[in-house]
Amino acid sequence: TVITNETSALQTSYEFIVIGGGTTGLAVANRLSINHTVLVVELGADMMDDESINNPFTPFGTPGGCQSSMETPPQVGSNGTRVRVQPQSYGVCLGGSSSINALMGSRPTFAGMTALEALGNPGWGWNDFLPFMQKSETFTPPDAIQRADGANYFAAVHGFDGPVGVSFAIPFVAPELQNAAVNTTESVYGLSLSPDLGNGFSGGHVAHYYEHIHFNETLQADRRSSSAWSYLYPQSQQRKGLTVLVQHRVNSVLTTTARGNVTATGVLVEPATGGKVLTFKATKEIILSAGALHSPAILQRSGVGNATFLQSLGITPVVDLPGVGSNFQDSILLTNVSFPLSPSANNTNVTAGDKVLVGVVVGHPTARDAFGPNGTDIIRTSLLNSSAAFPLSVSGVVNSDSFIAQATVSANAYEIDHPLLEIFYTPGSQALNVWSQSILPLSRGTLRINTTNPSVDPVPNPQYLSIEADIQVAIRMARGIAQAALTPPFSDLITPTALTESGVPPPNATDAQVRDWVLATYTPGIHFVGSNSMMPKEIGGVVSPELVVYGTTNLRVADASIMPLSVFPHCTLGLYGVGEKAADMILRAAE
Ligand SMILES: Cc1cc2nc3c(=O)[nH]c(=O)nc-3n(C[C@H](O)[C@H](O)[C@H](O)COP(=O)(O)OP(=O)(O)OC[C@H]3O[C@@H](n4cnc5c(N)ncnc54)[C@H](O)[C@@H]3O)c2cc1C
Repeated sequence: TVITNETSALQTSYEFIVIGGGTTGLAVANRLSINHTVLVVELGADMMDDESINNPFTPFGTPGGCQSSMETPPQVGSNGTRVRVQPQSYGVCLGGSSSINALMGSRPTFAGMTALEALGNPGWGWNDFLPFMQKSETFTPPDAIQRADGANYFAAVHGFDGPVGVSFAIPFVAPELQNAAVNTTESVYGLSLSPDLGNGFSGGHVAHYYEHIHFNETLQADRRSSSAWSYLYPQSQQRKGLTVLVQHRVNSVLTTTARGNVTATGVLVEPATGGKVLTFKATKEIILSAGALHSPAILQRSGVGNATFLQSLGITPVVDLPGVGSNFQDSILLTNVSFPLSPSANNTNVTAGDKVLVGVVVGHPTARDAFGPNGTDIIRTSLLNSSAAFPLSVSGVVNSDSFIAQATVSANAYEIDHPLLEIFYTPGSQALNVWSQSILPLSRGTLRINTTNPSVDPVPNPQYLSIEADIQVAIRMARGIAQAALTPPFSDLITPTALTESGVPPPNATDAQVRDWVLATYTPGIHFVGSNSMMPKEIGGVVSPELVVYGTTNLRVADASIMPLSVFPHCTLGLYGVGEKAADMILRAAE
C-alpha cells in the first residue's frame, strides 16, 4: 500500500476511486484492492503515530488535529420557538470519524434492519446483513473475571478473523460502577441482563458494553480499532493495488451522459490547502465515502441533486435527484449531566482511574419499558400524528409519503422490540455520568451547499426535535436519568444532593418543566445519517439497495449518508458491515 500526499508519482487512472479514507471508505478500498487498482482520496492527514488518536482512553480528538466541526443554522425546535446553534464534530484524517469517536461498539437490531428492508431495500434485513458485520470483526470474548462480573457474548453472532478488533475493556474499567449501573437500570426500566447486546435483540435489555478496541498482548498499549488501524495499516492488510492520497480534497465527480444514463469517469482533486486541480480517472466505478456531512455536498457540486436548487447556485444539473441532502438526521444526547461522587465511593472500582471509556454499561428500553404496556400504541400514534401534522415546507423530506413510510416502519420496529432510547453510564474521576441518547428520531432536515466553492463547508441542518414525537421520547430520557440518580445501588455511589446539583428535573417535575430542560440542554448525537438515503426514489431515495446513485451506472455511495433511518444507534460497527456489503456487491458487478 502506498500512502502519500504527493501526486507527482501517481498514475492518472485507476479501476476504482474511493472518495474519503474514513470509516466505511477504507473498508471498501481494502476489499476492492485485493485484485484491482484503487485510489483513495482523503481530505485529512495520515496520523498513524498520533497517540491522542490511538489511545482509546482519550476519545474525541483535538481541534485542528483529526477533529473538525461545523455549525448548524438556528434550529427550528419546539413549535418554531427555539433558536440555537449547535456545533458538529467529525473526523478528518485517515480513519475518518472512527479515529476520534467514543468507541461504543453498538450494532443494529433485528427490528431495525427489518424496518430498513421494509422501506424498500431488499437484501438489507438482519439475516442478510449479519454475515457482513461478522466478516469485519475479530471479537475478543470476555475473560473469566469479566464473565464473573456479568459480561457475556453469543459466539454465533460474532466474527473472529476480521480486521476490526472488538472487545470488552480489559480489565473491566470500573467494575463496581458497572455492576451498580446494571442493577439500577434493571430497576428503573424493568430491563433484564442481555446475553449479548449485539445479538439483534437488545431491546428490553441492559449489558456491560464492548468497544472497538484492540486489546492485544503484543501491543505496548491498548489501541483504538479505527478503520485505518483495521483495514489499512496492519501488515496483513497491505495491498499492491492500493494507493491512498492524503491531504487532498475531491471537489467533484466528472461524468458523461449517453442515452439518459450518467457514467462517472473521474474526479477533480486539489490539495486540502488549495492549489492546482488534477484529474484522476476511474475505469470501473467511483465510490463516495466522504460521510453524511460531505458526500451529499460532493454530489451537489457534481450536478446531482434537486435541479432547481442546483440551478440557483449556477450548477448545471446532471441528474435531477431531489433526495440528495434531504432526510438528513441526527440523534440527540442528554449529556450535560454529571453526578458528584460520594466520598466513600472515590476509588478506581468506580472512577476507572485514567482508563475511562464512554458507555461501559448500556440499557435499551423499548417503548413498552418506557411508556408502559400500551407503549407501542402510544409511540405509533405519536409518530403518525407528528408526521401528518408537520408542515412539509420546512420538513426536510421530499414529500409526505416519505414521512409516513418512515414513521410506519419505525412504529412497526417498536412493535417487535426496537429500543426507544439508550441510557448509558460513564465513569469519571470526580463524577459519574448517566447519559441518554435517542435512537430512531423522526425529525428530518437538510444538508446543502450554499456556494460552489469546494473548500467552504456545506450547511448541516438536522432540525433537532422539530417533531413532537421526538420531544416526548426526550422527556422520557430525562426522567430515566433522574430515576437512576435516586435508585440504589447506583444512587449509593453519588452524593445525596447529586440530582439537585446536576440540574436534571426531579421525578415530581411536570412534563412542561422537563420539556424546557431538554430543549435547553440537549446536544447533538453526532450520528449523522440519511443525507443520501437508500430508499425508493419516489420518497426521496438517492441510492438503490445496491448503493448505486439513481440515474447513474457506476457511482455508488458507501457511508453513513445512505442510512434512511438511524438504525445503527452508534454507527461504526454497522458501517463496517455496509463497507463489506458494498465491496461484495461491487466485486460481483465487476466480475
Ligand atoms: C465525536 C464522535 C463520537 C462518536 N462516537 C461513536 C461511538 O462511540 N460509537 C460509534 O459506533 N460511533 C460513534 N460516532 C459515529 C461514527 O464514528 C460515525 O458515524 C462514522 O464513523 C461515520 O463513518 P463514515 O464512513 O460515514 O464517515 P467518516 O468516517 O467521517 O469518513 C469520511 C471521510 O471523508 C473525508 N472527506 C470528507 N470530504 C472529503 C472530500 N471532499 N474529499 C476527500 N475526502 C473527504 C473525511 O476527512 C473523512 O475521513 C461518533 C462520531 C463522532 C464525530
